[in-house]
Amino acid sequence: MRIGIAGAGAFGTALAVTLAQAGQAVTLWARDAEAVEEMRRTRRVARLPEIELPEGIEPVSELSSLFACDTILMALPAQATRVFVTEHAGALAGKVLVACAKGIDLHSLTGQTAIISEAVPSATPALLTGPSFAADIARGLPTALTLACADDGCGAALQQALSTPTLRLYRSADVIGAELGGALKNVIAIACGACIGAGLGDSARAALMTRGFAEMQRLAASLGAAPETLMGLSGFGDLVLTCSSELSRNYRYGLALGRGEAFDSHMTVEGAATARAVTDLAAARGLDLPISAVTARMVAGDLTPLQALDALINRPLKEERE
Ligand SMILES: NC(=O)C1=CN([C@@H]2O[C@H](COP(=O)(O)OP(=O)(O)OC[C@H]3O[C@@H](n4cnc5c(N)ncnc54)[C@H](O)[C@@H]3O)[C@@H](O)[C@H]2O)C=CC1
Ligand SMILES: O=C(CO)COP(=O)(O)O
Repeated sequence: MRIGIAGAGAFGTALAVTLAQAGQAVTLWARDAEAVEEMRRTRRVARLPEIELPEGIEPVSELSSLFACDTILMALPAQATRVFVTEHAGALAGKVLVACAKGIDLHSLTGQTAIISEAVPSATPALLTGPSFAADIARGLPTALTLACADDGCGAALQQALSTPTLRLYRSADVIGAELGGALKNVIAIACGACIGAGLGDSARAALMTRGFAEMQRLAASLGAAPETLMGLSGFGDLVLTCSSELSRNYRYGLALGRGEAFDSHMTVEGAATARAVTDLAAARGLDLPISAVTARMVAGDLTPLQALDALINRPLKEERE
C-alpha cells in the first residue's frame, strides 16, 4: 500500500508523523509550493511547529506525486473535500480514499464518504475518525480511533496499515454512523464552549453534552446509522473529548462566542458550517434538534449565548426519552 496524504495541516501532518515513525513511507501533499519548500528545508510544519518530520515523510506540492499513491488520506477541511475530489475525479479513479475530515458538506448535506462516492464512483471510500488531537498523535501519545469501511476486506487492510504502536484502530462497517458522530459532536462542542465562556457553569455543560448527544443519536438514526456506533469512539468518545478540552478549536471558538471575543478566522472550525447543515437536515426531516439550532443561530450572530440559553431552558417540559 503506497500512502499519500492530501493536506499538510495539523491532522494530515500528525498522521504522516505517526505512520512514518512506524516505518511507512508517506507522501504528504500541500497545495502551497512555497510552504512545501519550507517543510523540506526545515522538516517542520506551521500547524505543528514543535514536531520534527521524520525521514519517511516526503512533502510534495505536485499533485502527480500524490496521485501516484494507491491509498490517499483526505485531510482537508470538510468543506474543501467536494471541490477537490470533483476536480481530480479522473486521477482519483480506482483509489482507496480515506476521509479524515469531520463535517457535513453544506452543498450536498452529506458526509465525506458520500461526496467521494458521488464524485469518484470507482474509488473505495473509507473513514478515519474518533477522539484525537493532532498534537497528541504527533507526540506519540496513545490514541484509539475508528476505521470505517463498507468493504470488509479493504477495512481490514487499512486497519493493519494505518495502526501504529501508539495509534490503535478499531474497525467498523457503519460508515454513516461513524462520520455523523465525528461531524455532529463539533456542533455540540461549540455550544459547550459558549456555555463555559458565558459563565453558565459545568452543570449546564453536562446537560448540553447529554441532550446534545440525544440530538446526535436522533439525527444519525434518521439517516441510517446503527445506534451502537454513536456510543463508540467516533460518537460518544469524540463528544467527550471535544466538549471538555481547550485543545479543541470548536470548543475554543465557542468559548470566544460566550465571552464576546473575536476568534482567529484562519482556524479550521468545522462545527460552524456543520451547524448550518444540521439545521437544514433537521428541517428537511422534521426533526427537533434545539441545541444544534440555537448553535447555528449563535454562529450566524443571530443569538447571544444568553439568548440561546433562554430559548433552550424555556421550552415546554417533556419526558427525557423524547
Ligand atoms: N487537528 C486535529 O486535532 C484533528 C482534525 N481532524 C479533522 O481533520 C480535518 C482537517 O483539520 P486540520 O488538519 O486540523 O486543519 P488545518 O487547518 O490544520 O489544515 C487544513 C489544511 O488544508 C489546507 N487546505 C484548505 N483548503 C484547501 C483546499 N481547498 N485545497 C487544498 N488544501 C486546502 C490548508 O492550507 C491546511 O494546510 C478537519 O475536518 C478536522 O475536523 C480530525 C481529527 C483531529
Ligand atoms: O476532532 C478533533 C478531536 O477529536 C479535533 O477537534 P477540533 O477540530 O475542535 O480541534
